[in-house]
Amino acid sequence: MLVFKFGGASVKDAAGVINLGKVVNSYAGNKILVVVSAMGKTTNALERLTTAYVNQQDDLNQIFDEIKEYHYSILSSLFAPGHSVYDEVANTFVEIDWAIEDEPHDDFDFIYDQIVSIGELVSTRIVNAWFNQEGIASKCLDVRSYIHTDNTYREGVVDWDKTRESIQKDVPALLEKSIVVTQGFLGGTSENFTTTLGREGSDYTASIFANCLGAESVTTWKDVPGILNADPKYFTDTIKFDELSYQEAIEMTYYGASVIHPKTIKPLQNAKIPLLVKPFSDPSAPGTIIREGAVNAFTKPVIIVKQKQVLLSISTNDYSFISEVHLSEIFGVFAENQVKVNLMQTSALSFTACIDYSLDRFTKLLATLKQSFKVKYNDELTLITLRHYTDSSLLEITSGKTVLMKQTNRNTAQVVIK
Ligand SMILES: Nc1ncnc2c1ncn2[C@@H]1O[C@H](COP(=O)(O)OP(=O)(O)O)[C@@H](O)[C@H]1O
Ligand SMILES: N[C@@H](CC(=O)OP(=O)(O)O)C(=O)O
Repeated sequence: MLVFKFGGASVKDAAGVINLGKVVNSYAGNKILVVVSAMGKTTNALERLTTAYVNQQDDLNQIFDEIKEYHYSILSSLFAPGHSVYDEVANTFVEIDWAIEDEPHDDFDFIYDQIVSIGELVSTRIVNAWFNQEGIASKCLDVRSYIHTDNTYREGVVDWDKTRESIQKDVPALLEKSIVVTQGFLGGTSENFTTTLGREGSDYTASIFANCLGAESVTTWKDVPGILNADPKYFTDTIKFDELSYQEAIEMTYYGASVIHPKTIKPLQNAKIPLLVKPFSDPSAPGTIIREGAVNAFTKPVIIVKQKQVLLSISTNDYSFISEVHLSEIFGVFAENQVKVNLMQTSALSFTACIDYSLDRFTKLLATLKQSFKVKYNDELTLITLRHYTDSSLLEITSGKTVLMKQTNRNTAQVVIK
């Protein structure tokens, strides 16, 4: 059986949904599980909606109307008036109406997951209805009953035993009869609340299903020809990798190559399932295959750019050395606030860490750290990682930039620049 994952870019409009149907049809005769993300930039819009609700902003209804209009305009290009999918989508949006009717409470992450998840619940209903209209037999599965997580909202931790049991109990029989369509990015708690697996987590969903079902392969259908040595949004003159080892793919995603979610590779590597990254605009193109025994060929360094970085400089209030005890306290605060450290350095009097910026988490982090330490920070920075770098490539990437922090080892160079 095959697992396909279609991300937001592939279903950003009606043409995308039609194309998705054609891609799946071209694999007729295979058992296929299709994981779908929210359409286009819907998750970002739902994040704005969540913030507007929590802060009780005036533009709350306007943001919600725009999200609904965007989906209804896609629906009206695909389905005749009166098709049952209009009601299905409307009923799904009603869940947001219910959520925002009440006064917001304190648990931002919980509210976030209940609202933001609607993007995938809507997109899968639309894709499933499109398959059926096109004569492709399919069933839409509510992933929240299959991917079981703890209640770490916004970063649900998968309970693999429970998840495997649920998936193996039902999904193979369903795949005998039809295509199965399900939501990426979402999970469910034992109390039946919705969780999300972390931004861009739909790739991970595909790899969870593939691992549990012993899939032949996973294909993620993207708006790029495959995995390139750098993000084409920032660099011209990129090259595509025909194949990559699991190890290299894990390293690339760990450093922030956003083409694949970092948690995706491990479940596939563990079960030796290949991951194909292919362009949805040209399904017969080879793309990139990540597989056991792949030979990496780096004719150019791999460049990974992470924007919106903050450099935090933490020191004691009384000029004492930064000791292991201080570091342990600092890391405790990072862990509590789910802050990932991308790069760090210590000196006698200070500890410096480069972290991702997230408004709500950063405010809390800063407040907690300031209870025990002096904290200074620089924001709006960029972290660039070069894998398989050369001295000249490092010079070129930093030319004309202010380098605030730099670290190199045999394989990898990292610079924080302004
Ligand atoms: N090394 C890379 N190779 C290819 N694409 C990359 C790379 N690094 C970042 N990207 C970005 O990843 C995007 C595709 O991933 P993503 O946006 O997550 O797709 P989707 O959400 O549709 O699954 C591309 O549009 C590209 O800008
Ligand atoms: N919709 C979610 C999950 C996801 O994986 O999306 P995409 O496949 O479009 O990156 C997000 O934007 O975070």
